[in-house]
Parts: sequence; C-alpha cells; structure tokens
Amino acid sequence: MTQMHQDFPYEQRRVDHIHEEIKQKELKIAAKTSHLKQDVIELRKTFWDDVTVNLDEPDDVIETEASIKQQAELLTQKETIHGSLAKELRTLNRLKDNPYFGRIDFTEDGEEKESIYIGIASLMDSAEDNFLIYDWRAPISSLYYDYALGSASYQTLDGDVSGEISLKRQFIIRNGVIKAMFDTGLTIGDQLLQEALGNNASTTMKSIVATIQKEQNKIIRNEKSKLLVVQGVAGSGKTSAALQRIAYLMYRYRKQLNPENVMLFSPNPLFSSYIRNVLPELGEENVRQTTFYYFVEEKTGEEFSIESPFTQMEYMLTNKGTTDGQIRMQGIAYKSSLAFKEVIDNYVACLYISGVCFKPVVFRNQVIISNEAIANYFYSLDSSVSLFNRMELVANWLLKELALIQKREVSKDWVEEKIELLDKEAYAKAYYKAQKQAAGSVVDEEMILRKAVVSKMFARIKKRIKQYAFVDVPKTFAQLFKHQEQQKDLPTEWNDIAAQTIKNIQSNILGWEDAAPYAYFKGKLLGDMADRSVRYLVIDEAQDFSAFQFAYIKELFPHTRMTLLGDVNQAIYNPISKQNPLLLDEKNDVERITLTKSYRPTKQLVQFTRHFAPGKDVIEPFEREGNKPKLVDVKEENQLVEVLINEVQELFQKGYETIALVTKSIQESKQLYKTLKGKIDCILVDEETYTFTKGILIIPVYLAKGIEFDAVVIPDATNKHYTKEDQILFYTACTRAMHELSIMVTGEPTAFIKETPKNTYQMTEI
Ligand SMILES: Nc1ncnc2c1ncn2[C@@H]1O[C@H](COP(=O)(O)OP(=O)(O)OP(=O)(O)O)[C@@H](O)[C@H]1O
Repeated sequence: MTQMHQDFPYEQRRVDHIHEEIKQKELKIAAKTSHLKQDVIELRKTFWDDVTVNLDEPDDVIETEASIKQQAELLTQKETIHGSLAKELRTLNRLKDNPYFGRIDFTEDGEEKESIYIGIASLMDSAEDNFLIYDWRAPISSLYYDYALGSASYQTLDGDVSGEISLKRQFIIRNGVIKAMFDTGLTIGDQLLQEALGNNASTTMKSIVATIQKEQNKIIRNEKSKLLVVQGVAGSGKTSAALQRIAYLMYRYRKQLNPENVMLFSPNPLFSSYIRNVLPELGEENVRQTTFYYFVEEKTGEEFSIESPFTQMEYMLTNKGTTDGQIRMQGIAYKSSLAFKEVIDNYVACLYISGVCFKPVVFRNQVIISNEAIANYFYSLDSSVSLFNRMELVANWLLKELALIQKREVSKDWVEEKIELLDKEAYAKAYYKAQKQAAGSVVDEEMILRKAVVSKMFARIKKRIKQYAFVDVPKTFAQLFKHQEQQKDLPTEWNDIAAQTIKNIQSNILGWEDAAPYAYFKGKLLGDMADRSVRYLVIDEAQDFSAFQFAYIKELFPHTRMTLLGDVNQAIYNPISKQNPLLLDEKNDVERITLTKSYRPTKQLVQFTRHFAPGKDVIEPFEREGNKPKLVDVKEENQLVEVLINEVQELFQKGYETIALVTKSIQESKQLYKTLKGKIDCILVDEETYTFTKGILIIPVYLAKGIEFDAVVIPDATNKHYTKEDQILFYTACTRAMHELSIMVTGEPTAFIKETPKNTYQMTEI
C-alpha cells in the first residue's frame, strides 16, 4: 500500500470532523440569523413607534429628521449583518460538500511543521484559533501553486516567509467523501488536471482553483505593475486566469474593493453568459461586465445606429473581392491606427479657432436662436478655454437667453389656445400652484396658467440645452473627412474612404471602425469624464482591440490598473500590427507574461494545429492523449451532407455533448443550418444567441472565439474557402476543440492542411 493509501483513514476522519464543525457553525449562524430576521421584521413593523415626529418648529423638524435617520441606520445595520451571515452560510454550504482540494506540510524556518489545507474559502475551528482550511487566495496558499517539495517561500505584508515543504497532497472530495487523493512531487500533479481536462466541455466555464498552474498563478497574484499584458496560446487558460485573478483581487482588497470597482470587457454577450458562473462559484459577486461594443454605444449616444463588430466582420468576409470591400479594408486599417487618433487630435486643435457646427434652438417650428448666433458666441469666448468648458458657458448663455424669450412668449396669443386645450388635471395642478403662490393676495389666474403652459414647453428645450444638444457633433465629425489632404501618411484611397464614411454618417450609421473614433471625438468636444470608479480593468481577447481603441480606453481610465489577455494568433478583426495592444512597446510600469502551454486540446490536436498557427510562438501541448484530427476527403460533392451527418452522429455516440460545426461566416452557418435542419437536431448560433446550450451547434468562428466544444467539425476546409488570408480564422476554428477535430473537404484542402505533416492527422477518403 502506498503512503497515500495509508493516510486515507486519517484524511477521511479529518473530512468528517470538518463536516461536523461546519454543521455546528451552520446551526449557530442559523440561530443568529433567525433572531436577526425577527429583529428586522419587528423593527420594520414598529419603525414609526420609536420615531418622534414633530414638525411644529424648525428645531423640531431637525430633531424628527435625526430620529428617523437613527432608526433607519439601525435597520440598515441589522440588514447588513443579516446579509453577511447569509453569505457565510452559503460559503459553509459549499465547503460541506468539498471542503478542500489540497494539503501541504510546511515547516517555516525555526518553527514546527504545520499542515495547511487549501479550499475555496477559509474555515476556523470553533475556538476561532486555528485555520482548518485556508482560502486558496491566502498568502500561504501560494506555496501550493508555486513549489514542489523542498525549499519554498511566500510573500506576506510583513515580508517573505521561507521554509520547507515536506508533503504535497491533492484530494477529490465529493459530498464529504474522499474519492481520490494523490501525493505529488511536481508543482500541481497531472492526475487532477488530467481528470479536469478529460471531462466533457461545459456550457459554462468552471473555476480552476484546484489545478492552477505556476505560470497562471503569476498572472492571478500579480500586483506590481499598472499594466499586465498576457500573451497566451489558444487554450492556455487566459480567460480562466483572468477570472481567478478578479476573485483574487476581490479577496486581497476585500475592505477597499467593491464589485463595481472592477470591470471586465468580454468579446460578446454569449461569452459573458459562458463565464458568468465562475465568480459566484468562488463565492464572489460578478463584477461589472460589458462588451466594448455596448460601452462605445453608450458613449456615442442615440444619434447613430452602430454596426456591430460581427456585422463588420461578415461584411469583410463577404465583400473582400469588391471595390467597396477593398476601400473599406483600407479604411478599417487606418481608422484602427494611432495615426488616425493624431488626425483627430489635430482636427480638435483646429476647432479651438473655428469649425464647430451648431444646431439652432427651435421653438414652435421657429428658430429662436440661430446656429450662427451660437457659433459667434462660442468663438467670442477665450480661445484658450477648452472646447467642453466653452460648451458649458454657451449652455449657460443659452439658458439665460431662453429665460428672456420665455418671458416674452407668455403674453402671446398662441398661449391662450393652449390653455383651452389643457386637460382637467393639468388645469387643477396649475390652479393649485397659483393659489399656493398667491398666499392671500389677488390671483391673476390666467397669467399663472399662461406661465405654466410656456414653462412646460420650454422645459424640454432647457433639458436638451443642458445635454449640449445645440452642438452638431455628427456634422462636425463628418467635416473631419473633408479637409485632410494636408495630413501625411493618409491611405491611398483616402478620398473614397472619406466619401464612404460621410455617406454613412449622413444616414445615421457608424461603421464599427468609426464608432470608437466618434466616441473619442465626442468626448473631446463635449467632455468625457475619466472613470475613477474602475480600479481594475480586465480586457479579455485583447488582440481584437485596435491600437486606437486601446489608446481611447487608456485615456478614459487614466488611473486604472489594467490586465490585457489575448493571443496574437487569434486576431481575427485587426490585421496584426506592431500597434496591437498586446505588442505595444510600452515601457513604463508594464509587465509581460507569456503562456505557451495549451491545456484545452489533446496532445494530438496541438501537434496538428501548431503547424498553421499564424505566429511564431512556441506552443506546448499538455500531455493528454486523444485521437489524431480527421481529414475526411469526400470525393462526390453531393455526398458531403450525408458524410457530415454521419460524422456528427458518430461523435455524438462517443458521448460528446457539445459538437460544433464551426463555419467561416454566418452566411455559411445559415446555409448549412438550412441544409441540415430536419435531418439532424441542430441549433444555429448567431449574434442574437445569448446563452450557450449543449447539442449540435452551427456557429461562425467569430462567435465561437473564447469558447470550447468537445468536438469541432469544419464543414468546408477547401482551399477555395480558406485562402491564405484566412489563416487566423482557420486556426481559431480548429483550436476550439477539446477532444476531437474533424475536417471535411470536397476537393483540394486548404494550404494550411497541405503544409502540415501527414503524420499529424488521419486521412479518410469517401
Ligand atoms: N490550470 C488549469 N486547470 C484546469 N483546467 C484548466 C487550467 N488552465 C486551463 N484550463 C482549461 O483549459 C481550457 C481553456 O482555458 P481558457 O478558455 O481559459 O483558455 P484561453 O487561453 O482563454 O483560450 P482561447 O484563447 O483559446 O480562448 C478550459 O477548459 C479551462 O478550464
């Protein structure tokens, strides 16, 4: 019997003991909670009994206010305690089934040996003296992730603690029973990781705390740099590390950090729902989560309908050969660059002297303040004052002018007609107000009503003025595309790009490539508050952000610590350039971490896909065995559908639960769905799909990004379909597979397969 087996009875007894301790704690908390709940109900019922309400004198009012405040505070205090007890109960409940996953025996220099058990939360003994379980994020727990047996150290706020690890043990505990335990000499033993990765893919991402790898732990616990940039190959655990990092930060700064202080940009709503469970599973609330699309849409306002990145992608995929497509492609590349940001900055500098377009103030279809008058006032102000500060001065001036006009309007004839049209309620309201204002003196009822009518009509205009609606931002932005001939490094097709952009703006449409530039420009013109509430910003799939977009983000969050995670091999939106946020040559306060090991796929899948990875990075497989990818050459094109169906059914019979037919575009997905519908039970995933389900999914690669499936089938991998330019798309599609990959061709396969050694895949001819 091995050492591990010898300890089994001891370890199971310990688990049982912990189970008992937890039950006792639960009982105590339940008793406290029930008292508190009773208190809260009672307090709500008798809230007013203990409040002395007296409104006779100003002093009495103040006293009454204080008394209500005191009572409310008491209620809030009790509710908060109740909330934190409920949270504690939830944590205990999770620990009851699976109290811990690891143990290390650590002898600190000069101290006695201590057994440290590591789980998803800390647990103290009943005397609150000793830790029965340490939270995986506690400083001492980093020993488990970072070291094998032997000398080891960890950091605390008081300095480094060093010593010796003499045992490292892993557990799989379910429902309070130890299912397996392994002693390991390596950092984190392969067995547990093998078991985690060997399972079927899940429709929601799982936390990886039990098997975090050393290099991932560096990302999770990084605290030094203001900007942490992680380049990691497909399936290396970037998203997993990002989420565990957020959980770590929430724990490390639990006194200072609220969920609103952390923001996560994820690639699309489907992906957001895919990762939504991870933080709650770790006992943390979800943080602010959005996509860059929604973020920008909020900034641009309602003037435009903004094209989504997917529609842009679809346009590019289906219009590549057309003249419009070529022009647009050049436009996208230019508008993604820092050179374009400079063009905007130069244009904004010119606007200090002239050029901002204004809209007239209109009342009852009449211009009451012309746009020329507004422009004259704007440019009469000191030109050293920023544009947005001048906007505020203009707004104040307009409101004053409006007050004078409003006064004049009150006695005009049209008001009488409006009074007659007032409904009973409005009439009564105005009358009541009049009575109150008059307080005993003679009431000029008509005058009061006139004022009420006019004031109501002016209220909307005033509100719009306060929102700077008098500035014609779209028109001012469009002008940028008219006079740039003097700019250096303009793309050759600039005039056509400009014409395309102006046409879109005039139709109230913003192409995705114009969305961030417009939002940036609008912020320069009208003012955009730097967001100080976000202390940590995590950007997943960062390679899909253009240099322009990232520069904009940095201006909006000047004091925020950022973590960027991505893979240059998967940059499907932007042609990868030196300006890509992952490659930016930032010197100050930047730390870079590279992940080269791919955990998602089997060894055989990595040995195949790494031959056509677009970059030159090293890609190491995790040693998990599986089948070689399958290349199915269908000789007769009309048999393709039947072969495809057989392939999918075969995979299904093998027990795979998520099988994705990954296509290049949504157009291809829709076509395939039409063909297969009724023949097999399949689901079309498009931009409107917000949750991810098991089954046979038909999905375009740009929506499958970041997600994984048990098996991936590429329905058409011919060289006509995946040309040289589609390397990133093809690579991204193939790397979504965890266990199996099947590639179909009818004719010549794509060059990427042809250049891959034949011994890395199995070829079948049908
Ligand atoms: N340390 C780990 N322990 C267990 N599973 C892991 C670990 N690291 C990664 N994985 C698993 O590997 C898979 C890929 O992880 P993840 O999606 O985080 O990678 P990624 O780098 O974001 O991938 P991609 O860039 O291809 O979208 C997931 O199933 C994840 O649970």
